[in-house]
Amino acid sequence: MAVYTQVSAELLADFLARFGVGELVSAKGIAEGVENSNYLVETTQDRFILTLYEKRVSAGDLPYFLSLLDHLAAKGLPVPPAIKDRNGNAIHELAGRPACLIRFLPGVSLSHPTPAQALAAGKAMGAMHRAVADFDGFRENSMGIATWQPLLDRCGDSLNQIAPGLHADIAFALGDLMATWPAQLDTCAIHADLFPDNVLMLGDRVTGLIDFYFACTDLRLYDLAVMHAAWSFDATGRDYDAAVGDALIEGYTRHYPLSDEERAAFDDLAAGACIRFTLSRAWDWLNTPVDALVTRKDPLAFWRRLRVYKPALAARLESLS
Ligand SMILES: Nc1ncnc2c1ncn2[C@@H]1O[C@H](COP(=O)(O)OP(=O)(O)O)[C@@H](O)[C@H]1O
Ligand SMILES: N[C@@H](CCOP(=O)(O)O)C(=O)O
Repeated sequence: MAVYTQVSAELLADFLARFGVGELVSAKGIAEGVENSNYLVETTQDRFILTLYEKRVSAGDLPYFLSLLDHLAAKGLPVPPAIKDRNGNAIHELAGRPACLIRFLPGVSLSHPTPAQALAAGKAMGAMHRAVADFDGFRENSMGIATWQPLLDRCGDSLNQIAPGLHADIAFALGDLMATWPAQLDTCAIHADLFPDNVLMLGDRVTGLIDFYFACTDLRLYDLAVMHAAWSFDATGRDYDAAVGDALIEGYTRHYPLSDEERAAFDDLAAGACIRFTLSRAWDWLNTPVDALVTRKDPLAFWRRLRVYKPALAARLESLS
């Protein structure tokens, strides 16, 4: 469930009046998602997504996210720009939260992508990276490699409640990775969280890339590595689907062929993605009450993926034995 902030019909009708998008017909809270409150809003003219930004998205970052979306939409990418009101403003306040009215995109997010769908999604990421070549916005990755050790320290020994030895094992894997992290590879604006639930599809066609709220400037290939780690495994992280993983890379290379150096670095980048999502999920796991409305995501599902990207290292870890 992801409706943290309730918006009354009266408040919403007043809000919509700022935009000239027709009269309110209906508004339904959207259960999917974890970060923000989202409503599907229907007016006499169209459908929209109303997003109220909760504590994890800082209002100061919204201009970056929205200018990136505008840039990509102007280049024909299937992303949802925010609608501007009659005064040209896209960022508003509603029910005490920063809020945007966002273009509705058709499609559904997949639970079990096929190789054909992965090929299309990989192509979409390649097209997105081509399209940001002349985007000059900058945002530091708030979940980048420099933040992993501090987050590990904040999680502390409580990690061992999730799996015996997990704290020491992550520290060891991170130390190993820091020594070989390919920081010299090129950077650009990346999505940084392009999981299957953030790609809308109809059949084998990508109809939407959504949820840009981790977007930032970081290694271009790290974006593909995050996607590869997110898409190519079952929900437990035990079963690797090489056909899906290969199709993602194949699709991406239609826009951006990978150099030998990039191919050699790919497993390190994907191992980084495993550590990043293990840590963020572990933090949430340890700090979200069991009876909270949000479903906690299993940190070990990402940790287990390390077995595919770093088999020799994984074999030495107590928490993966
Ligand atoms: N522009 C959009 N068009 C259509 N559906 C959307 C759009 N944006 C979000 N959604 C729907 O809302 C859900 C949650 O959105 P998301 O941005 O992933 O939330 P959160 O940031 O809370 O994780 C998505 O899974 C999708 O079903
Ligand atoms: N994709 C991350 C969590 C971020 O949630 P999102 O709904 O904003 O994509 C994970 O699965 O750990």
